[in-house]
Amino acid sequence: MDLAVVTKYSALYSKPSGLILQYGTAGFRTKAEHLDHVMFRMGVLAVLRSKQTKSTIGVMVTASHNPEEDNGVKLIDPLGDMLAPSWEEHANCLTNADEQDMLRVLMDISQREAVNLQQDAFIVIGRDTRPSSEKLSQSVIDGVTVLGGQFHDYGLLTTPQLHYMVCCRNTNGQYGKATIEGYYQKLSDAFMELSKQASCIGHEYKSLKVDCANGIGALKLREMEHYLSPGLSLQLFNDGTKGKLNYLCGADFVKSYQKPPMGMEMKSNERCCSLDGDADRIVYYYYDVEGCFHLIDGDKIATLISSFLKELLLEIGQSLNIGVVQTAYANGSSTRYLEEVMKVPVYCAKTGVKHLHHKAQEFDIGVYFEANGHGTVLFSKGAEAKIRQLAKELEDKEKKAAKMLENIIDLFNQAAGDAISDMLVIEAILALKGLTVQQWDALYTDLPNRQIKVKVADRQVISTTDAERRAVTPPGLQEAINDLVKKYKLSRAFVRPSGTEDVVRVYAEADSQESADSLAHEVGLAVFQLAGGIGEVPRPGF
Ligand SMILES: CC(=O)N[C@H]1[C@@H](OP(=O)(O)O)O[C@H](CO)[C@@H](O)[C@@H]1O
Ligand SMILES: [Mg+2]
Repeated sequence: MDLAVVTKYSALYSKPSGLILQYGTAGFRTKAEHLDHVMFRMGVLAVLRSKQTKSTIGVMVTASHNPEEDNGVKLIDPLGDMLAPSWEEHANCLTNADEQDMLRVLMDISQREAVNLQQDAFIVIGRDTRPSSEKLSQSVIDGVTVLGGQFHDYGLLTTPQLHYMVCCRNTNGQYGKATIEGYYQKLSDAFMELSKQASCIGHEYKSLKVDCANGIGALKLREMEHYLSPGLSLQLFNDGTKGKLNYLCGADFVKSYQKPPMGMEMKSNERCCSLDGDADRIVYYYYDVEGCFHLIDGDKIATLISSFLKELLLEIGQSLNIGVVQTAYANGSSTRYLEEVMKVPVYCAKTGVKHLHHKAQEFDIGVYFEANGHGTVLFSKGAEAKIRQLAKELEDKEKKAAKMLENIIDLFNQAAGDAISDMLVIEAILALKGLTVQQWDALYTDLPNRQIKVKVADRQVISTTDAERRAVTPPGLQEAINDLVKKYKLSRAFVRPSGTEDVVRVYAEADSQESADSLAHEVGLAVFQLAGGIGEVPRPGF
């Protein structure tokens, strides 16, 4: 490694003075024009991580559901999972180092992590459709090559597709073929197999309207469509041909505002869904005959999937343990339904897929979803082997169930939550069980809820415990929340600093929408007063 060259190139990617960024819930995110140096340095860091783990590492350029002007980057670890927490710290140090310290920090990381700099490194890169992404991914490539790393640039990919590629490459193709065709083939084979078993699929099960948030999901679904025909016919909206990325559309918009995206033609009782800007999350929804909008979020997706899996396990006579992992944002009704009606153990993890993923690995079958539609299902090695063996050995009805489970294993992207893969799983389950979107929705009724954002001078003054459900600091805040919650029925509220935006998030739920709104507002005021609010005081009404 020629250190003089590293220094020379690094100077071309100078860091805006005073800019400090944190590797947050999903990597670095900010305005695209501030990210050049971050991309270069993350290319460099990916090489160190690759040398240390002797594995392929992924670098994804995306800011998911953020506005089009933003961008971001995250690293993908060898198994296709999120970067290890200790390396997030390294990412912070390297990104925030002043130009003259950059090389010293780099050497320091290498030493602390015992990186053999002579080891080969291989990096795979993907990017979303943001106008800034192409140039920024070039900066990543410069960072990779300056340290002598080899790379493959996949170009435009969804985030979960890059996770899949990393996983395939590091398992010598056991997980699948590390090409875009390999991904389509693996998923569509499993989907078509499942579809064949759905005895009487009427037309209503076959067609689905998809809002693609004007993002990468549209491109990739177009490419994939013909692999799915005639099993599923997709009608794509917000496909990026005119609208702006994530603007008044996409999964985040639909979940946050609890209303349909712009540009989608919806008739009553039609099944519709929205992806987010990098296609790693999905929510479903429909209008009922009275014109009332119904959102089917990640919690209901987790419920549908876990009840289906539980039924299949019962049929094959296996007592593999299933656990469902949620976050504090999960609707109280969903938790109650899963625990009390379905008798499935439910766990609460901190916000961010990495925390849920980690917890879900503890079970034979770990189902995890954030309420906003991020999630997947993980099968332990033992559970997978058992199911595959039973699919060969069992007969008749039991064999059919084991085969279904086998196809479900292949249809899930176990490397990361994946909107396309989740969509296919959901479509297959609805068809197999003959469920309409309304029947699915009717499993339980969501408690009315409200999320708001409060601006404070320094959101880190809020620290939390108990999987973010209780505030530890600033003093008095949790007591104030407790008192407010007592005023309402079936109520719950919590606050936490966002890991992706400079805001404090407030969540409240209660027995009516008015109560949830008013509780969220009152808790917002408490945050504003006790945690150093800035700008406008939170106002009632939404
Ligand atoms: C309440 C909420 O929806 N939070 C989102 C959001 O994280 P925050 O740390 O809340 O900003 O972005 C994350 C990354 O996309 C996602 O995993 C998470 O669920
Ligand atoms: Mg996303």
